Amino acid sequence: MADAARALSDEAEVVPVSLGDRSYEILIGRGLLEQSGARAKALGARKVGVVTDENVAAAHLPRVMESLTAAGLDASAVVVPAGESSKSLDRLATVVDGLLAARIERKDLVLALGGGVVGDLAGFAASVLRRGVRCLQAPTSLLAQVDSSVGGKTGVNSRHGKNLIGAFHQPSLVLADADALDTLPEREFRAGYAEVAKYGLIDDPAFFARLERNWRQVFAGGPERTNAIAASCRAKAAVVARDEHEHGDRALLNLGHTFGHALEADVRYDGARLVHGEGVAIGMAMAFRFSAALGLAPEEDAARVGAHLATVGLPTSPKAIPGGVSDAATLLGHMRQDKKVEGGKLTFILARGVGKSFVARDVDAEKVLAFLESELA
Ligand SMILES: NC(=O)c1ccc[n+]([C@@H]2O[C@H](COP(=O)([O-])OP(=O)(O)OC[C@H]3O[C@@H](n4cnc5c(N)ncnc54)[C@H](O)[C@@H]3O)[C@@H](O)[C@H]2O)c1
Ligand SMILES: O=C(O)C(=O)C[C@@H](O)[C@H](O)[C@H](O)COP(=O)(O)O
Ligand SMILES: [Zn+2]
Repeated sequence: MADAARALSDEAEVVPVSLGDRSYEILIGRGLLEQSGARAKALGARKVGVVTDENVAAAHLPRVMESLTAAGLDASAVVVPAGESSKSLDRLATVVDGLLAARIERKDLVLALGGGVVGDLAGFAASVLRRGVRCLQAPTSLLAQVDSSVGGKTGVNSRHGKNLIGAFHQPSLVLADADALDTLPEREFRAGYAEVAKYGLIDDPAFFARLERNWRQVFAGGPERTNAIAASCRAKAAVVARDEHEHGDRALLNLGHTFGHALEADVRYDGARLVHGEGVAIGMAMAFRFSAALGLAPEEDAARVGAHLATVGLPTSPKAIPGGVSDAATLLGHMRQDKKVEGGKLTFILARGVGKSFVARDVDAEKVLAFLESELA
């Protein structure tokens, strides 16, 4: 890191993501968006193309643009509609067109300012723009700060399923500004919390127990929230460092997602009915109930997971989705498009208990169908 950038980091917590010549840092702290100009300049950019959504633009774009111009950078912005429907090929084309119109060059930067939708969309745009431009992720939702801004998965949805079109494109820097969360709606904070709890459920039972004790402080803000964000980033960085392209272990980060993505596809990405984090909460509760039904996990652990998610106000059953969902066979059909499918066989992240998740390949589709039927009855 250059000296000027290092001086700026003094106040921020720094989590390294070790990926050889694609290594980068996640900075977590207050006032980081005001430093985006100096940070982008330290990365050697001359122009910065900001991609954001309408809600985040209203709350945070002015201070980012000011910071970029104050640093002497040529800054432009592409603003997309808020919500999951912006993760589409049509919207990707608009974003790429806007970045090209601004003449963002190969050594410049795309700055993704927003939640996971903007991060995935802008990251993918950066990966294809002039065959690859660097991306600075500035996550503004809890979910994006603890998960989507880290690890390089980028992409958009298809009518065939969630995130089916995309690329791995690691960011050059992640700026997780704690101040940004002050304007995040409560429902979205809660949804992001599901991905925080996920790290405990995967392999860190002490972290999950701490969340059970201290979740109110995480929601309230302050050191316990910063601790939860940093712990989540460290957990994700460790998995990504050992399996960047999901040949093995990284699939653990998909806990709850085989069910959750099927539910999101089933409601056609209608965020009024279900947002990603809520789908993950339902999916994780289902993964534990499925594990218990298969005799892998104790029933008490499945109940404990559901109880904690419900305590913070997250949904834990597909029956909680407003308007209901399709039948078991249709949901199974969505799952057959999951990216973890191998040779037509379903892969799930199952668990032997809290903090004891594992990748289960070749899961019997008949057992999944029977489980889904019981969940919808
Ligand atoms: N790439 C990955 O590794 C990864 C990981 C997890 C999730 N995801 C993806 O992330 C997406 C979900 O991300 P999300 O939950 O952040 O959703 P989102 O990007 O839609 O943001 C949620 C809502 O909050 C608003 N918002 C965001 N930050 C705000 C702020 N600071 N102030 C006011 N409003 C704000 C947004 O405008 C939006 O309406 C999904 O598409 C999911 O597939 C990707
Ligand atoms: O980073 C990962 O790997 C994850 O699985 C994190 C998930 O929370 C995230 O939702 C991711 O986008 C899902 O990946 P996908 O490969 O199933 O689309
Ligand atoms: Zn997720």
